[in-house]
Amino acid sequence: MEYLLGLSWGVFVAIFGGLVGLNWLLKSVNCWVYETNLGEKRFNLPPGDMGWPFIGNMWSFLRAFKSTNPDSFISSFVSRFGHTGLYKALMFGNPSIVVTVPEACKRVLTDDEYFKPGWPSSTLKLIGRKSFIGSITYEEHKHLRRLTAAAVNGHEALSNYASCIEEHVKLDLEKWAGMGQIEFLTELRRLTFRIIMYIFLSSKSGQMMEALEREYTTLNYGVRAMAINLPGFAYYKALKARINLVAIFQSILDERRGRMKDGQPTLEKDMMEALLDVEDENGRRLDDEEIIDILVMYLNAGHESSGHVTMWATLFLQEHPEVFQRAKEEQEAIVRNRPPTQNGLTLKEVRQMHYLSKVIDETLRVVTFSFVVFREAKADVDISGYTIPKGWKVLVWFRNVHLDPEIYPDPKEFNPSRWDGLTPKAGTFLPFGAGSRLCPGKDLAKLEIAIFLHYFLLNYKLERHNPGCGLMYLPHQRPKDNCLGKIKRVSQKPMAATSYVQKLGAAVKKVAGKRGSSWYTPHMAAATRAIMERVPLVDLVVEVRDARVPLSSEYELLRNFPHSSRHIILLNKMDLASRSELKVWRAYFEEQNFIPFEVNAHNKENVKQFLNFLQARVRELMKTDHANHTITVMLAGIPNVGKSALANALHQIGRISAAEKGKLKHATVSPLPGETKDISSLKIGSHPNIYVLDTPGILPPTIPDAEVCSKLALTGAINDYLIGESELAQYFLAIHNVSDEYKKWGKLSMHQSERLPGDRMETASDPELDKRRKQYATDHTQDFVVHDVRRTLFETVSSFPGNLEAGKDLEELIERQFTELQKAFKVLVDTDAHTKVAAKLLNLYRTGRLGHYTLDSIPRIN
Ligand code: HEM
Repeated sequence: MEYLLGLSWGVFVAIFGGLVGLNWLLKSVNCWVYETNLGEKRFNLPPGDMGWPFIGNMWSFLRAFKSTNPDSFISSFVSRFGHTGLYKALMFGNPSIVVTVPEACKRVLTDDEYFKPGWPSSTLKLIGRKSFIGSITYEEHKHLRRLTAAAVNGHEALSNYASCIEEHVKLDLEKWAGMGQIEFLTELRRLTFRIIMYIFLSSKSGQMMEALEREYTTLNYGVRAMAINLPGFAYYKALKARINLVAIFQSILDERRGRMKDGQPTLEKDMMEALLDVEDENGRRLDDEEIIDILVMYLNAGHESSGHVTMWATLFLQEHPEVFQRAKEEQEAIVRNRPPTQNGLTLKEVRQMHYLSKVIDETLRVVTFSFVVFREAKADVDISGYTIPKGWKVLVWFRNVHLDPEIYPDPKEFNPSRWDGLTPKAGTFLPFGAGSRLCPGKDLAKLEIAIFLHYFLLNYKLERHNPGCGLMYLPHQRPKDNCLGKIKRVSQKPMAATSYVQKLGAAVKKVAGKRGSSWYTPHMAAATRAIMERVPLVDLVVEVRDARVPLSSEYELLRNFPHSSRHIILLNKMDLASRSELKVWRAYFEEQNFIPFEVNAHNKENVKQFLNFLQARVRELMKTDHANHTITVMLAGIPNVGKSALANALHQIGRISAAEKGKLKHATVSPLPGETKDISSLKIGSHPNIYVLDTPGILPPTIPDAEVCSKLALTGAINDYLIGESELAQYFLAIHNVSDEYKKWGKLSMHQSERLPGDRMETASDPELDKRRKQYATDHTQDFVVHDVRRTLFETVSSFPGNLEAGKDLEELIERQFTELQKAFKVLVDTDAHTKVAAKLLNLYRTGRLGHYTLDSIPRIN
């Protein structure tokens, strides 16, 4: 028995010894293969281990990065060979030096004489050989970089993009809040991709965006996967995705080149156009492959990393309540200190986000999304006493620098306060690289992240559903590693008390049921038929909606027509809606594949812009249809959205002869809904002749949703007398009291004379004003009356002790406001006083003198 045990032990030792010996032999042979032709230099190589033939160190690298401890890859070098900071290895099929300490990293990144890009050939095949990481010369890189980086850098460029970023962020957060569980990273990538597409290709087509985004997702899995070009593998799929991307960019390029050849004006001023225009000193222009590779690279770099870092910053904030609270307070202070007339964030405010900037830097450090960059030695070069031989790759391992406990104590702890008063030493903080290849999009990326976090902190929270996933802050590699969770709105969106909505909704429904008193008059039934017959015959349909209720004012008759480039959504009365929300709605409609435009039909400049826009669409139409006939544009919509006013304005401004203007009659404009009874035609352009058809406003016979009824009534689509002015005014006050609009009038209360346009300074001894006050005491349109009304509203709301979310308290406040407003409007106390106050108040609201309100919210999906 003992003999048998001894024998099997001996066999085990022999096998084990054999394996160790074989391992040593294979590694030695591998080292010998790469080092033998270095001659004497090989004795000065850094220490390290080149792994087995062909495989090199890739096995341990991939194993570490698929485990929960990716840093075990570098720490195994440190434990075996000491803290030398440079290690030899065989990575991605090339003999390489891995550089892990600040001094050496900085030297490699900034020394262009000795180092050039050295990315693995598998990555180059995906990103493109003519991209910045490809085979272009040093001079070409410098030239193209100067040309392209300006578009994403500097104060002017960033100010231009800030509002675009803001509108996308607001729209998406609101949308996600209604979506239940989402793949957070997927959504963030879509968001950052849409932003970079606007900047680089001014693209607005939702379908094209989706197609490109899909291909980029596949491309990215391939960049991070093993380069196995066999069906079913991520790298194989990524190569296919690149072919598709190139085909899409090529078709855009062909179209633009075609347009240039025909001498047509440029429609876009974006990166593609800049690349098409550029000429070097010898008059050489970029060829298609160069332009496409630059775009493939920029669009990829410009959304992938920002999406990931935004995700991690949000997760860190959510997981560290004290950091969340401090960051939120900073954002609240920024909003509080904002001038009342300002809508949305400014770059100046973003620069004041000192704490948030530390949150972002700390996220960039802990996550180090670009954990390594690749260079190649152009000649033998000595660093820290070691030689890097010519032709060897250099892997600049940022991750190790950022997680070095000697530079950042407790390096894996997320602690934004570590940045208090800390200016990192050269080479110790490299999230965006350094030297001539420093990330050109770093300011844009930080701006995107800051704007996202600003709105997230103020209004939302993230509830994670798979908290264990991606615990080691690794770049996301597979779809199943996505962060799943729910975005929840925590702040109240201004909402009028439901009791008022219900009351008004019931009133609207009651009149809807009564024959003869309903808004659905017999002429509407006839007009509906006439309109439906004409829709297929006209060239363009402009669906006019009320910008204050972009959804509630939908024209139901068009709902079932497919979305097309012939269907324009025109948000009229833009001057009455919340300015910041207009942009969000525009983005929303674009995302739904509509063509949106905003206008104020009473503003000549606005109407001119809209006419130019219409004419551009007509030109497009004539090109694709080869149409050469008279163009007809139908204006359709619910009552009182301003179709007739717009038709007249277009006719007045349109380039047609004075004689024609004289001959044509105008559409009848009225502040009351339902005045237009027939379809009439007005000429708005010549060469080609363009006519608009003004159509009667149509509402469906019944409107089942009480809230929609109330909003339509308040904005004037339904006659006030059908509902009751008092009820409508109460509803307006309910909306006003829970909004922020009244806060703008705080200064009036303190007599600090925030003057309205045309207001006179109100002082105790202004005889002129006293005279006007006496003469026009009851004219509510006078500036001094509006002034008093605003002050009354501010004082009543701000001094009210109750809870405005409680229906009873809100009703009490509204009653009190009616009494106070009676004084402000100088309405005598009589039986009609309530109705008189209501009528005046509604008039001021509808002329935009009591603030700007958008009553609809972006719809929640599901
Ligand atoms: C948090 C987000 C981002 C991170 C962490 C990041 C990181 C980096 C790093 C480390 C490099 C240096 C690569 C090297 O040295 O070889 C780089 C280069 C680059 N980045 Fe970014 N980046 C981000 C966002 C962006 C954005 C938004 C854009 C586009 C607008 C962009 C475009 C580029 C380009 C074109 C290069 C190549 C520069 C060259 O070779 O000259 N990046 N990025």
